This record gives sequence, structure tokens and C-alpha cells, in this order.
Amino acid sequence: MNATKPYIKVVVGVILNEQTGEILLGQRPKGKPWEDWWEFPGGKIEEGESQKQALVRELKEELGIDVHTCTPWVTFTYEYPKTIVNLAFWRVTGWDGTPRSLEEQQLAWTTPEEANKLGELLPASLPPLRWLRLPPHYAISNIQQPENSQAWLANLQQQLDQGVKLVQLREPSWPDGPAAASLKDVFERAIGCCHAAGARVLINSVHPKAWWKLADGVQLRAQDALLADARPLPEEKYLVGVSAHNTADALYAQVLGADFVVLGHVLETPSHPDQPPLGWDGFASIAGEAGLPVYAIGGQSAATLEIAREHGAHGIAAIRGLAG
Ligand SMILES: Nc1nc2c([nH]c(=O)n2[C@@H]2O[C@H](COP(=O)(O)OP(=O)(O)OP(=O)(O)O)[C@@H](O)[C@H]2O)c(=O)[nH]1
Ligand SMILES: [Mg+2]
Repeated sequence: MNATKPYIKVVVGVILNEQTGEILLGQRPKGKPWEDWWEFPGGKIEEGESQKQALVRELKEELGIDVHTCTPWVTFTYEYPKTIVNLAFWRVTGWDGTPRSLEEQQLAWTTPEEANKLGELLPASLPPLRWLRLPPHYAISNIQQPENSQAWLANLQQQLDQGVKLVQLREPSWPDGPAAASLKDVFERAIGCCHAAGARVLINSVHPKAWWKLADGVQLRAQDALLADARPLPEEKYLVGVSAHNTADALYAQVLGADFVVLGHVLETPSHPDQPPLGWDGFASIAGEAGLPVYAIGGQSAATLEIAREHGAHGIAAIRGLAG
């Protein structure tokens, strides 16, 4: 990065209507740089302000609302031709008052999928719009034995019925190895029922590379991510997740151009009895640096989604049931 460019710290609100999935975007006022381009409401953090204080102030100044519920989401740095901007995106889910235009800017509620129909979007707003399409729950398989396949597929169907939209097949200790034909059969059936429910399936990188493109993408183990020198699957069609245990893993996910990080384990979990958990504070500090949406893993369930979000998670990943 060019050190002579001004470095600006900004906080941005993803103002979310959780019922409809819509977000609030605004058009930049006349006379400002990038006038008329659409953006998330927000602005520069002032000297001595925390991110949250700046967010509350900006949304009061720009929209006249009093924010009472918000959580950190993703912070990343974007280099424009003339400036470098560090953008801390926060999810805003509770506020008093009705957003109205106080800076003569146009406002619009839209979905992340439809936002580009409004007009030109600030370049640094595009990754967050893509990330907002990631669901809050990420279900991970743990079938272990071919004889458990039927029961797992039935359980998967239940989770799909409850709204799970992202599933990972991860079976490192399958009896005939992670490339076994019996596992391929389960994989294909899982894809069938997930696609019928509008859900996506990722395959763990422990499984054959030839399977990755049959799925909707790959979940790279930390060790496999570190061996890759580029994103292994194209962006539009596939998702790439990276498993991370520390800051270095998480930062490398960003270098690879991954879509998200799975970070853990956060709490004690039967699947990793010997390694110490990160704890929520450890999770929050790594997630804050990841520059990508982060799923918390390890001891997670529907009941931990809220605490995960308070610590900067996009969502939660778990083997044991998620929905509910
Ligand atoms: N609010 C906002 N700013 C963004 C986004 N994406 C992005 O690159 N930025 C950049 O972050 C900076 C925020 O500036 P701003 O003009 O909103 O600042 P502000 O509200 O404090 O206004 P002011 O400078 O008039 O006091 C700009 O350089 C803008 O280009 C976004 O989605 N929302
Ligand atoms: Mg602003």
C-alpha cells in the first residue's frame, strides 16, 4: 500500500430488517466525493471515539435514528486511488425512530441480491453485499460410519426443513478413507436434498479434489489453505471457506480471496479434547482482524448465535443440530 495516501477509519451500519432480510442503503449526497453512488450509511470515526460511539453518532446525524442493538461484523481495508479506507461494518438490528434522510440523500430498503439495481455502489460496499448472502448457520457432517448414513440424511432433511442453507460434508475418518465410493454416494444424495431445499453443500478439502466442483465449493482445512497460492475455485459459481485456528490462518484466508472463515474451536468440544479453546475473547480478537465473515465453531448451537455475534461472528458452525 502507498503510505502517502491518507488512511481513514470509517464505521458503517448494515441496518437490517431481520423479518424481510432487507438492508438500508443511501445515496451519497451532492458535493461529496463519489456523489450519487450508493453506500451503507456511516462515516468517519472521530478522535477518541469507539467504533460503536461513532456508529451511533453517524446514524443519528444521517438518518435520525437511535441505535440500541448492534454488533461488530467485518472490518477490512480498501485502497481507493486517493485514499486507504479501513471500514468497520456493524450489523444494526435494533433502533428507535424511522430512518429519514437528513443529508438530502436518497434512501432505499433493498435485499443484498437486488442492491445493484439501485445504481452504482461504492466499490468497498460490494464484498459486504456478497457476504450478507451467507446464512447464519453452517451445518457440518459427522457421519463416521456407512451404517449411520441413513440416519444422517434424515437428520439433514430435518435441518433443511428448519431453514439450514449451508452444509459441509466432512468425513476424515471414513472406514475406507475419505475417497470411498460409499461416501461419494452419501455426498451425491446430500447434494440432491440440499439443492431441492435451496441449500448449498461444501466439501471438505480432505476429500478428493475431483469432488469439489460437484459441490457448491470447498471448505479448506487450515493446512490445505496454507499450501494453496490462489483461490482454488472461481468466485461466481463456488464458495471457498477456510478453517482457521489463529490469526495467521485467518489472514491467509483473505490473501486467498476466500469467502469466509470458520474459526475455532471457541468452546470446549468433544471433537478436540486436547487443544485449549480460544474462548470468546480470543475468538473476537482474531475475528476482528480476519477481514472476512467468520463463523464460530466449537461448542456452538442455536443458543450461542447471539453471543457469537456479540463477539464479531457472522454466524455459527456446528456438527450437532443448529436450527431451532
Ligand atoms: N458511509 C460509507 N462510507 C464508505 C462506504 N464504502 C466506502 O468505501 N466508504 C468510504 O468511507 C468514507 C466515509 O466517508 P463519509 O463521507 O461517509 O464520511 P462522513 O459521513 O464522516 O462525512 P463528512 O466527511 O462529510 O463528515 C468515504 O471515503 C467513503 O468513500 C460505505 O459503504 N459507507
Ligand atoms: Mg457518511
